Amino acid sequence: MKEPLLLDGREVSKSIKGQLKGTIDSLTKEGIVPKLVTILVGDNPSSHTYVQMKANACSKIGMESERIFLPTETTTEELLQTIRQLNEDETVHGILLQHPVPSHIDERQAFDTIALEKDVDGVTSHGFGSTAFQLNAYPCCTPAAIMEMIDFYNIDVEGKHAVVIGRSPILGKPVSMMLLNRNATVTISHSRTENLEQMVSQADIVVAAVGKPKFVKGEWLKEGAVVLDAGYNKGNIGDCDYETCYNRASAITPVPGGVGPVTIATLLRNTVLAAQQKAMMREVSHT
Ligand SMILES: Nc1nc(=O)c2c([nH]1)NC[C@@H]1CN(c3ccc(C(=O)N[C@@H](CCC(=O)O)C(=O)O)cc3)C=[N+]21
Repeated sequence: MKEPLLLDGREVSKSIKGQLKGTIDSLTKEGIVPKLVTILVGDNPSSHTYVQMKANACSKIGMESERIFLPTETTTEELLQTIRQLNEDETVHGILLQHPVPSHIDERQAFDTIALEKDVDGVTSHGFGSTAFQLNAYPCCTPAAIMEMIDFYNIDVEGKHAVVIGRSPILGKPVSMMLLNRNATVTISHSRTENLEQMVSQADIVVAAVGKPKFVKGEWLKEGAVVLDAGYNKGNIGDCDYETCYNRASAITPVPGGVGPVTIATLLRNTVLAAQQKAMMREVSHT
């Protein structure tokens, strides 16, 4: 049995962050410190961990960040107010509304209230459309992370059959568009898909984005499939059953240490790009 290639997200993340340092330094010298604001509504403990990790990553690389915590009872209108204030705040370059929000809140409306130039998480409808049409937009962070993994390890996408499991607005749907834009043949499967196992067994590339721990079993996979696990379930457990998938895959992302760390790196990069864009606009207006 040939061992699969381990797609090491910490390595990829390090490489992305390394490329950002110079830009952050020169922006800081110009008096612009890239700043990310995260908004967390409610008290989901894993969401708390994620926004903490994002803040830590910012401070470690020399960026600023702020975390806003809103109570579970927050109304959609109150959340929109918070977002609008951040849109107006000149010191803020990126806004991330942590998904999911409590069910009484209109998440789509909240996402779409984020100013396009601050949508570093690629969650607005406009951001999605621009990604799909390959126009200028900050890509959604986890989908972008998956594509970074593919590129870093030179995984062949063109003409391959990619089966995406999951169709969420910030993961399954956008990553499907990105893979399509790279000339993969994409099947988007989800909770209502019939014969899912059979579908997965035809995949050259499997992207697991369902949010069900150890859902994808090694037996489902075609021998030599590439497995990209974007799951982040409680206890740091991915959507793939790692042990059995490991035995069938030609390449696989571990959880932890796979897509997760790269997601944070792509978020930092989008925020730095937003700050850089802002600096450029400032220069233009001064000339
Ligand atoms: N608007 C929005 N944007 C997001 O990008 C977003 C979100 N909402 N909601 C939640 C998910 C989850 N997510 C993760 C990011 C990093 C790790 C990560 O780095 N995990 C580490 C381990 C975590 C640990 O050490 O506890 C790893 O996989 O190695 C995981 C999950 C971003 N999300």
